[in-house]
Amino acid sequence: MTYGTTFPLWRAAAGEHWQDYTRHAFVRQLADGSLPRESFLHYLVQDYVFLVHFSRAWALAVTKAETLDEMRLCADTVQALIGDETRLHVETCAKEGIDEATLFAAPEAPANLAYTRYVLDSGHSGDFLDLLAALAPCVLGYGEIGARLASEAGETPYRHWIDTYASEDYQQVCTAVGALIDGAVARRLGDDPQASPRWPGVCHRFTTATRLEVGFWDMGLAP
Ligand SMILES: Cc1ncc(C[n+]2csc(CCO)c2C)c(N)n1
Repeated sequence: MTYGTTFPLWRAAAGEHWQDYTRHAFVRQLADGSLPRESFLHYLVQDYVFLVHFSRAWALAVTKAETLDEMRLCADTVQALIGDETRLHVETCAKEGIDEATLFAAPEAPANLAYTRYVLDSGHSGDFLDLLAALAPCVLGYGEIGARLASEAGETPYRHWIDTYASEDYQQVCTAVGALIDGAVARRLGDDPQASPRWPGVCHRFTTATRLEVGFWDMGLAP
């Protein structure tokens, strides 16, 4: 999966952290079905809270955008996040007797706090591109993981999770976000973005968010 031209460059800049994230033990156990239910539910409750703050970050991106097309895609993402995206979480947790009010009020794990507030700070202290660099590992990493697991995974109770991110719909979201990033880079860093003095900074944000994804999986494995 390349999702445009910028993402492969950022992914390469993240080095081994990208493998640590996308080939984490949590991901392997989702694929082979050995992930303890308790870990999955712990992850899912935290991920619900994560998505609430991610919606806030995409809403911040609407205010940081410089074109109507940028605004539209970010506004659509906010809508998708607070509309459909949390359904997997709400429905799975409801079957386990956890209602949505409990999800919303769940105390945040430190790894969750660190990640979401880092992303929000990237938008507050930086510009639209800084914010996108911090948002990208989450959106595109799950696209890459979903697409890979769809073909690799064996018999697993987590098939629904895999199918969600492997789906045509979600892969299209990743393609659209990849194009948004490419357009934002061209607009702000010019024709030779890797020569821009800002390039190392945006790569650093992408890498930091990738490391925080690793921390999020670690948190899931230690309920
Ligand atoms: C820890 C964590 N990282 C990434 C995702 C995936 N994700 C987050 S927001 C979004 C929609 C578009 O922004 C998607 C697919 C997740 N759920 N939890």
